[in-house]
Amino acid sequence: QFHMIKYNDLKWDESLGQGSFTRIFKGYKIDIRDGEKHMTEVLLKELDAVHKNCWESLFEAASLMSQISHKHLLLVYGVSVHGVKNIMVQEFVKHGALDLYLKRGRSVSVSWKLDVAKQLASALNFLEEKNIVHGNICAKNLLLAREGDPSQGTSPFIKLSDPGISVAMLVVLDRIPWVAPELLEAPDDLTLECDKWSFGATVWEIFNNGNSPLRGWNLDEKRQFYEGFQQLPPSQWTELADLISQCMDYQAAVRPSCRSIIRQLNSLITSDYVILHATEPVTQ
Ligand SMILES: N#Cc1ccc(Nc2nc(N)cc(-n3cnc(CCO)c3)n2)cc1
Repeated sequence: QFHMIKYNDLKWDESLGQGSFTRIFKGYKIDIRDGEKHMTEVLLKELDAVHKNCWESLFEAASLMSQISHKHLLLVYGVSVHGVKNIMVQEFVKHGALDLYLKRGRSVSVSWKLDVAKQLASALNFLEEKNIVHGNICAKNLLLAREGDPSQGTSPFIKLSDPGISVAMLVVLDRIPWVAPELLEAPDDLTLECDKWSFGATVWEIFNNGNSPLRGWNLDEKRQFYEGFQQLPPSQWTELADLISQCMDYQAAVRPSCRSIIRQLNSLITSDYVILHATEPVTQ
């Protein structure tokens, strides 16, 4: 169910860093269309041969997403296998990962942040309707296709990246507080409710300039965070803090539906808090 791309039709450009099991590069893929040669900008995600075994889970996670298309889901062109190298070929998203973008100190408005949160909620709603669990919602997996410019009245545009390695493969503790607490005991019981929990943690990141929640906490302190049923530091904006804590409810069944999340985001967008805090970043 993946389009196989010939290795010789790919050209590597600059390295863009590396994830946990992967190295990412800017690149180009060559297509011949109606007799003409076209070079498409792509993101080449190389899985290092050492982790060959988790290629399957990376593969199945991404192929799940490539079977459906949605404006806020990243497009995967296909895969290329060359010797021991496995390469996933994705659309190149102009501004890269959202967490890095926010950390670079771009001062974005509250309505910019709400707009991004709403786009993520609509992507999750689409996946929920198809009963597809993403499993790795976080700001690092949100890619910024368009920055948006308030003076021009254009808004940001995000794409949700593939889940990457399945949660079961990841050291679940590393994923605290994005991973739902119920997954600590049973990493395979990934449900739609788990994505709601992660959505809450991701909205927290978006409103905290891309900073990772519980940054610097060690694995033991992170485990205590769940064992003590703790919550992330609440935003001073009570209605936002309420939405985040509803999503990050330790009882999976009471987490809000995507429709409820979207409804609550809509009321936040129209609240006068947005106007009062047009540019200053919301601190927690
Ligand atoms: N400077 C810069 C810059 C860097 C990257 C992009 N573009 C892009 N396109 C994608 N399809 C995926 C990613 N990507 C980024 N980090 C990860 C791993 C964590 O998710 C994936 N980046 C654009 C500009």
